[in-house]
Amino acid sequence: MRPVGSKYLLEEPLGRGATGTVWRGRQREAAGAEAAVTGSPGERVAIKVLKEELAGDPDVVMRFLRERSALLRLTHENIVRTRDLVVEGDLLALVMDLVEGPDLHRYLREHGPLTPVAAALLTAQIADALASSHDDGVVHRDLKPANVLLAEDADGMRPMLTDFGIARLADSPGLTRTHEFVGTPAYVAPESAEGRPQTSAVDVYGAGILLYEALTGRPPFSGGSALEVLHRHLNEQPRRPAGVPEPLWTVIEHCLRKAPEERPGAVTLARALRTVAVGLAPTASPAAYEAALGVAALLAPDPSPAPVPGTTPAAGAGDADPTQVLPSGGPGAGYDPNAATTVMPHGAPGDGPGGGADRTTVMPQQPPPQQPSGDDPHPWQNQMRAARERNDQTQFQPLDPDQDPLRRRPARRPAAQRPTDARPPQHAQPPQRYAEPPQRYAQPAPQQPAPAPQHYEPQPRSYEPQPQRYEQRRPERAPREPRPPRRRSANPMRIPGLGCLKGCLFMILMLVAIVALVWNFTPVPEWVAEGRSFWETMVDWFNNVRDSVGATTDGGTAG
Ligand SMILES: Nc1ncnc2c1ncn2[C@@H]1O[C@H](COP(=O)(O)OP(=O)(O)OP(=O)(O)O)[C@@H](O)[C@H]1O
Repeated sequence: MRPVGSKYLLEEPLGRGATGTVWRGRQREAAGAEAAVTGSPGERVAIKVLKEELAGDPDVVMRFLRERSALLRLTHENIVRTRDLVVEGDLLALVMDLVEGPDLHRYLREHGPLTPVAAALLTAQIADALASSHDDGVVHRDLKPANVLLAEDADGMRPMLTDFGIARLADSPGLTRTHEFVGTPAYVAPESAEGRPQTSAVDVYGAGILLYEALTGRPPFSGGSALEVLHRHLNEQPRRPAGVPEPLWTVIEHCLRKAPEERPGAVTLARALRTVAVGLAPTASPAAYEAALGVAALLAPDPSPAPVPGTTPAAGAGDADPTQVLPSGGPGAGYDPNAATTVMPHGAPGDGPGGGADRTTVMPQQPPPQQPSGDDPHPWQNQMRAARERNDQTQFQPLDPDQDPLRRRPARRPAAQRPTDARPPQHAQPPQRYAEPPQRYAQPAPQQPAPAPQHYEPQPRSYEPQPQRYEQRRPERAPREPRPPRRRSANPMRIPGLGCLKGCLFMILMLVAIVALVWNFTPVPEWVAEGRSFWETMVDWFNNVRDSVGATTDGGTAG
């Protein structure tokens, strides 16, 4: 176990993404008042340790510290709570609530698409989370199924949005100076792809893609290369797949509008999705069904989307240098639309002078970041010092390198090995959640005056309860015995170079012993006394040997 700050321990890796590695961890001691959750010793947490290149970037560190309060403030039942931010030397880490359960990407891969009602209700909760964060001025910018964790609670599976602020931290001037950008092409909004100003509408676009994927198992735009995917986001209208009910398609179509100002806000989206879910339920009244069909009327464009600071025209029309999403390879380069957030090269048109600096994100209520000038220390240095002082009680225990989790390369663990909750699976029957059996979509809603138009085919769904997944519970890990203190040299004074000196003395002793043996048991002293050269001595010696052998051989033949 490796300490992180003075309060946390890393135990084992849960998975690795483009921006860092998430570890299962444990609270060592209660955190200070600066943490959002003080916690208690032994409490389990998840810790995202940001990649070295992010942690080593002064602008990321500055933003990390500056946005600390915004990130710690985000609390919602559908947002994974950030409990604390840790800065320790070159290590930056976010301490989060540990969510036991798969992420949506893995869930869809393993169990297939959700039913329409389940998909609508799940996306409605994501929209609730977005509405809350947009209200706080925080835009996620990397919404995708891999960032939705499915927590199990008494009501079933609860989607929880994670990785808030990470895209924003990673979108750093420092990183863009080194030609990198963090984003995920399959989920990127057209305005982000084009480097236009961004608002909370990018998250609504992401929610539309997520809903599409929840219903069909794949995102609407894919291709052989990142460039192709981005091109399709910009120029192609998505097609309605078979099996997607008309009201849900109406919602998706509004979310995926190319023009961000035509998209609904997150609050509106959540309301519309719930209307659709009620209307599509098998017990729906005709009025509810009609309301679902008329959902377009609910999807009014968001009049005041939350801006993404640093990408808005207010940041300076000419010098705003917003996020660029550009392909890492040319057309034809291999591209996995479901891959984790991709780090992509930067340097597109618009990457003009000063662009990098302008990319620094500033919360509206906060002063703009100061750029380092001349001999002045970079503004992050003072903040780093303060943060280090906060963590300076950290004590490093001597650790066997093989045991150091930071040295081992973590790998995503297969689902079967992940510890799960002991409770029986609840997700099969959540209250108005994802438990709709597939067949209910095969029939029109009851009490309808006339059979409802069959706008979609019943689709075989694999969203069946699968209790065995949650029964394979790994036994609780017993806390490790404290390691016995390492045995040190008898000499408590550690004299530098002493080990080397010992080696030299040993070698000298060995040489002396060899010389003594040679002197006493070989004719070397005679040769020295006769004053003959080494070469003559060797030739004589070989002649003698040859003569002796020859004499022995001749004697044997004569005999
Ligand atoms: N709070 C958490 N509790 C439990 N598991 C988590 C938590 N946060 C993330 N994970 C798991 O850790 C793994 C890695 O998470 P991470 O966010 O780094 O992945 P990612 O979304 O693919 O990364 P990125 O967005 O940086 O590409 C995921 O499999 C996720 O399920």
